[in-house]
Amino acid sequence: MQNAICLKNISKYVYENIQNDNFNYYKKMINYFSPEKTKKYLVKNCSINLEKGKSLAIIGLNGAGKSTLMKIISGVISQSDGEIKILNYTPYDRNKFFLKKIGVVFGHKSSLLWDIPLIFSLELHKTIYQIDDSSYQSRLNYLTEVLSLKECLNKKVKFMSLGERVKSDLLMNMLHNPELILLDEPTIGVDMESKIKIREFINNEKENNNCTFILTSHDPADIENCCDKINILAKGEIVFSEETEVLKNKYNEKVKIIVKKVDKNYEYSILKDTISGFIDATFNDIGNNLNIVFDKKNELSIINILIKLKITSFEVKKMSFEEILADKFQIFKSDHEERIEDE
Ligand SMILES: Nc1ncnc2c1ncn2[C@@H]1O[C@H](COP(=O)(O)OP(=O)(O)OP(=O)(O)O)[C@@H](O)[C@H]1O
Repeated sequence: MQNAICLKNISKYVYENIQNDNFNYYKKMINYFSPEKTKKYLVKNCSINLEKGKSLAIIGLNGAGKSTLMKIISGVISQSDGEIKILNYTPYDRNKFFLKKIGVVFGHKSSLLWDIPLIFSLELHKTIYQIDDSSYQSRLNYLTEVLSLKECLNKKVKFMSLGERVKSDLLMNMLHNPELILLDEPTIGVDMESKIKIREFINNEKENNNCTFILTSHDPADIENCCDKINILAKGEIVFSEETEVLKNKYNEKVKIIVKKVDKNYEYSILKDTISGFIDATFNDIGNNLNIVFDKKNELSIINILIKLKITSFEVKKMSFEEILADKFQIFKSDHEERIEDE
């Protein structure tokens, strides 16, 4: 199958002025006129391949570089290093045929005309993208129906709720029937019913229109319900890449035990040391709980350890998708901290 997205070792860096409070007056003066610079990577060595008709989630903590990567893919900014082909085009060339094939929605930034009713923004979009009357009308009918936006067509954008505005942005960017849609936090501020609608819509477009989606989201349900593949970005680097189903299946083999730290006199680090002495498990202290994640096959052994150590206040749980992702983040965070300590 043909790839819609090909990124090979993409990096983006900027040079930032070094601010050093320890500089003396003379050095500060020199630094003011001829500042020392340091190279800062926003995105580093990212390689992504995605087939047409598939959806990819790019997730990561705040500041990980997700939006920067989206901007490179959509051609808003250029990469500093590496090769990129999106639908066989170089995005930063901003070729008009390429631009007609993509739709971009930044959940936190609207491209609608603020002071006038939505329908005028849509008509302007129709003109810019040279959509013929009949395709425009049928697409508009379909999109307003699936996104429940009929009543908003004549509403001024400034009077819309956040959710209505995000859905309207999505509607406008889908009008020209793009082959690739980039969604940067498309469900931000959207109510539960609309979130489900947006997810259904994405799946429908994938299935029936062979649309390719890349989305960033902090909502695990978006990823679980409509992304075929997950890339985790940390400090600009892709630290994990996996098919969603494969990840879920791997974690079906995992169990979580939540130990409630009710005994104030007990040193819970003893428990950690005892378990990690011979079982591969990850530990996460959250408030008064100690979460332990491990392979199902070790469940009995761990319960035996708990009983031997006279710890009785615990519960055994299957992991939700949100917890699976949180666990992955935890692993990469500890790896990263270890790496920094080693350096
Ligand atoms: N033009 C720029 N110059 C300098 N630093 C920048 C520039 N653009 C982004 N950054 C920095 O690069 C890092 C990544 O930013 P980016 O917006 O891509 O993160 P993000 O993963 O989308 O975060 P969030 O989840 O908070 O939206 C941040 O630390 C940001 O401050």
